[in-house]
Amino acid sequence: MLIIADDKIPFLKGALEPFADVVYIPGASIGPEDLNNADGLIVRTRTKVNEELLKHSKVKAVVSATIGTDHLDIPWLEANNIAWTNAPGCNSGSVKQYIASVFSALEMNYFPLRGKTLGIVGVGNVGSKVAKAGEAFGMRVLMNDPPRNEKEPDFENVDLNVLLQMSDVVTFHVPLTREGKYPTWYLLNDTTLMMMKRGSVLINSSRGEVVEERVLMKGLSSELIKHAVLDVWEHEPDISLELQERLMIGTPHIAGYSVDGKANGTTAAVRFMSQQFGLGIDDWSASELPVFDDMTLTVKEVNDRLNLELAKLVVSTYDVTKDSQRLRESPQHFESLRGNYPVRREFPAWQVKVTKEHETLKNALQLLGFQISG
Ligand SMILES: NC(=O)c1ccc[n+]([C@@H]2O[C@H](COP(=O)([O-])OP(=O)(O)OC[C@H]3O[C@@H](n4cnc5c(N)ncnc54)[C@H](O)[C@@H]3O)[C@@H](O)[C@H]2O)c1
Ligand SMILES: O=C(O)[C@H](O)[C@H](O)COP(=O)(O)O
Repeated sequence: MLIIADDKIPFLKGALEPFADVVYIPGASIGPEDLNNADGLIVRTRTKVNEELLKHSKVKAVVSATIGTDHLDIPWLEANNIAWTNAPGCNSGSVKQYIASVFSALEMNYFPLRGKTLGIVGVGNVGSKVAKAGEAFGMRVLMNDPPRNEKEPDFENVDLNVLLQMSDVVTFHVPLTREGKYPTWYLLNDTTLMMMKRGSVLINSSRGEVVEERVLMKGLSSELIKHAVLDVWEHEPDISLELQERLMIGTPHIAGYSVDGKANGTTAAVRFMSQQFGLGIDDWSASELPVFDDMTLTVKEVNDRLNLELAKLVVSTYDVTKDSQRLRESPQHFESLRGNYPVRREFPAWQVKVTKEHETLKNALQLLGFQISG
């Protein structure tokens, strides 16, 4: 058996070798010629999996060790009886940490969040966790998700225009879709921009084309949008330097890049290959995630501004402004900044010692997902 895999899938080496020859190739370079004799394909988002790639191959199973699926031609795979899956939820904790770090940067830059309104567009695996991060920072949370609204009678959907009018911070967590009842392509456009509350913050860590960058520039120039944060870009990796200049934070599509998130993606990929080819390792898990020497944080005095305390703790685990600074220094290295991303561990891997009784802080830390001791 032959499996072709993207060479940027951590923890994968060794897992499938007892059962198959595994050839590792940079994701963007995997081509039809590599797949002539392959049975399985494991990718991340940099491989476009479509008819052109697979039509002459005998590949029977494809897995993307990511949440996003917009690089997979799903109708074609299904029409050709090729089993496929992605890794739903794998890096949602990582994006939650990214957004919490953005909240921390706002707090530290004189944009206090307590009592403000957070609008979440797309409330799936990531959006639901981001809602908890918003609550941790004392925000009122509004949610917009028409597909969920159709299916779940209890889901409290807020119309998109109303959400945009009412929110101080708007964050997008939708898949990229161009068709269907609720397409998300250019969800922020000339019309929706005009709905936004003056002086608000816009965050996009979903897919670049969800936000029309020309319109975002317009919003920033007119100060309708006070701060913007982008992890995903319309033409990544060739990003607009003019737009980058105007952003509060701009990062190279790394919101989901915690080690935990990548390990979860790899686990899902190996399990899928096991199920498809009967390898008997359906419960395989990526293990031995790297740890730092000290993963305990201590809170002694609690500052008057609770959110600042929270922000300090969040930033000790992950400081998004450093990722932004690295991209600012070398935007041309977008892909290599991703390829050589430093180790980042999510909140549940960190323990916070709260020496004094401080219920509100403990609640907030719980909402973020830290381990707490005291
Ligand atoms: N930047 C990163 O590193 C990173 C990491 C993880 C996920 N992502 C992206 O974030 C997005 C969300 O990921 P997820 O795991 O939460 O996906 P998900 O599928 O779990 O959730 C997406 C939600 O969006 C909703 N939705 C669909 N169309 C909508 C519309 N028009 N308006 C409002 N809601 C709509 C769906 O009903 C669903 O609840 C995806 O685009 C994913 O690719 C990016
Ligand atoms: O879709 C996802 O899971 C995320 O966007 C993820 O961060 C993509 O990572 P990549 O495959 O580009 O390494």
